[in-house]
Amino acid sequence: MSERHPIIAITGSSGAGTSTVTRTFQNIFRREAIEAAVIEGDSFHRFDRQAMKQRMAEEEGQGNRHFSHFGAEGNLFEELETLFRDYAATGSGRCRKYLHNAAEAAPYGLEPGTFTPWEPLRPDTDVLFYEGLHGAVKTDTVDIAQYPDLLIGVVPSINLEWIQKLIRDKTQRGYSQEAVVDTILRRMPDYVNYIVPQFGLTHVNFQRVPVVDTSNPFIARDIPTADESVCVIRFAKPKGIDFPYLLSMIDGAWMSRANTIVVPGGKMELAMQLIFTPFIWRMLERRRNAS
Ligand SMILES: Nc1ncnc2c1ncn2[C@@H]1O[C@H](COP(=O)(O)OP(=O)(O)OP(=O)(O)O)[C@@H](O)[C@H]1O
Ligand SMILES: O=C(CO)[C@H](O)[C@H](O)COP(=O)(O)O
Repeated sequence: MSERHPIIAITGSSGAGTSTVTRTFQNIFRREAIEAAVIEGDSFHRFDRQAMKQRMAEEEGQGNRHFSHFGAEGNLFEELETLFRDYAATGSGRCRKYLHNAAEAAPYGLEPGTFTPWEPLRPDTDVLFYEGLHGAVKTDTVDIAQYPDLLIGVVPSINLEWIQKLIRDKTQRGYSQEAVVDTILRRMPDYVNYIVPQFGLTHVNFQRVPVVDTSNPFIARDIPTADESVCVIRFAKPKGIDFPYLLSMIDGAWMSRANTIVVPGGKMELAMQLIFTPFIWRMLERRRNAS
């Protein structure tokens, strides 16, 4: 936690929708004239695509079919923890980008599946914004979750998450159905051990739940639309959350538990704006007072 150099982290599995939620935050930052250093979690993978393939083959040769991008060995958890610690203390740190496809790689003149070089963050940002797989990881050796001032979990119900991943990876990243299913299976132990525990440490979770049949996510042709889903929003510490205000502003919202509000799928972005804009105002006020 840092008054001078706050951190916001959006954490979720692959295909959960963290990049989509990031766009909502970028709109809030633009409206409120906030300079954010945006970090993509994939930058902290340990290996580029080629080296990862090779390492997975070596592991498989030794009988391990579960070496994955979700776990500790596939990622630089220590470096991510260092970035959060340095930013919270001094507002500085270093980052890079993982280039998923040709469109992302072209501006850098690099190959898809590689990293840009590490570079220092630009100086004088108001907030560090992390979006990725591991913003709330806590293991025996690292505690990344201790640093963010706001930790948000993006967690669709698992069938929806898989539909989103399958359709995105096939249409935008050029993978076959079999390759995506293989990745989902490979990652399952790390999903349970590294991804899921984070949602017990987050401050707020957004869980989109479809209200159409997704029983076989592997044959779904479309992602359920906003009208075909609801979003369950759960606050770890509901004290100070103005639920009556949210209920009055969000048409169709209702409380399912004392710390949980349910909104229609199409209102998820509005709910994020109403919940997080005042939070960001307070965060910036504390930053001004601490300078
Ligand atoms: N609220 C939503 N409604 C409909 N579709 C969504 C929603 N959120 C995400 N999606 C879709 O799901 C797919 C995955 O979303 P996104 O790219 O944001 O995931 P991600 O968590 O950033 O994944 P990765 O970490 O693998 O990059 C995209 O096709 C996106 O359009
Ligand atoms: O999990 C992911 C994102 O969260 C990706 O699968 C990961 O970044 C590796 O990408 P690719 O398989 O395209 O090399």
